[in-house]
Amino acid sequence: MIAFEQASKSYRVGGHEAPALQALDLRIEAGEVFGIIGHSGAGKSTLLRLINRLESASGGRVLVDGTDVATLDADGLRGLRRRIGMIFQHFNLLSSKTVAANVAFPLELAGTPRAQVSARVDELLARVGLSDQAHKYPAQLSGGQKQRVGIARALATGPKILLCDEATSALDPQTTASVLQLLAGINRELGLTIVLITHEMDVIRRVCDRVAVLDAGALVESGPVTEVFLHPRHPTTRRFVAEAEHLDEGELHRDMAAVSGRILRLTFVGGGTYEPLLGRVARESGVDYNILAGRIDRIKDTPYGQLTVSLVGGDAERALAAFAAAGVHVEEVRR
Ligand SMILES: Nc1ncnc2c1ncn2[C@@H]1O[C@H](COP(=O)(O)OP(=O)(O)OP(=O)(O)O)[C@@H](O)[C@H]1O
Repeated sequence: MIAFEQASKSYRVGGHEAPALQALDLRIEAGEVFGIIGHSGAGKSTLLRLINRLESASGGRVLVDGTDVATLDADGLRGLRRRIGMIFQHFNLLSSKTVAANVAFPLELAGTPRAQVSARVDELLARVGLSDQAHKYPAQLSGGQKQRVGIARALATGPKILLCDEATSALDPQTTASVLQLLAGINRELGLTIVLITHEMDVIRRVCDRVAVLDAGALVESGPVTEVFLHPRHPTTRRFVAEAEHLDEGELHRDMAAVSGRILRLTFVGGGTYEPLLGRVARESGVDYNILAGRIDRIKDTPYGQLTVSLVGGDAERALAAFAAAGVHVEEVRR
């Protein structure tokens, strides 16, 4: 478990303290995939680097499994960093070493007996799907393959926590999807806690269980991804979601102005997403409906649907009650 207790950070710049993170409280539970989203400069990297004490908190405390990381001596810090792997946007591989030697490096630093190193490297390369690339150099690999080497290297010492610093930001969408799938499998099969930072809501949607939104050094919203993604409250969160949904708010408002009736945003989560509810409600309540916008997708493993519809005629109250009774979240956009 990772806990931030009123943890803050400021950097000394040009003789004065520039705040990067305001005092914040946050708990990340063991075994979850936790996402931190924010724009450039919001403080994401700073927050991540407080966990393995690459940065030290200026105020408050950061606890990893109950230990305040500020109290660790050099030995304790080495132990902490062995339990926390990290991967980076630009991979940070050693260009003069082969794939196998990159993965072996942290094992050698940790004093692993030579005889065990090569078996462990083979096992790690198999896990990330690179068994046949062991003797290549980083320059001979694609971005996705480089990140897989980064992941194998981060897992070498058997950490319990994996920190991902914009790990997919330099990758194309298809490669991003496959690296995120790999991370999800590592979380599921090895039970690792994963903390990832990103500026893309889509990354959060695909792999995270919970999310925290940072804005100018402040924690402005956090919760389960199903909650934050489907019902964002803070304007910054709303913008991230609209971006991920490729939603043009201006266009939607023009469409809304062109139709009559009440306008609702219906959110279906879980199995109900696939039920033929709209037709049944329309028949029973006598309303006509018009779909203005909609999407059916998944948040990690949970299917969801979100539809913006206008209702005309019939018994609208009865329709609203029927949606609610079916477990659909109803938000009235226009009465
Ligand atoms: N070593 C440093 N010295 C001085 N200021 C820093 C340092 N590192 C970060 N900052 C400042 O702290 C603030 C937060 O930076 P941070 O890198 O944590 O944000 P971020 O959300 O990770 O941004 P990005 O996505 O661009 O990496 C920024 O204003 C940044 O300029």
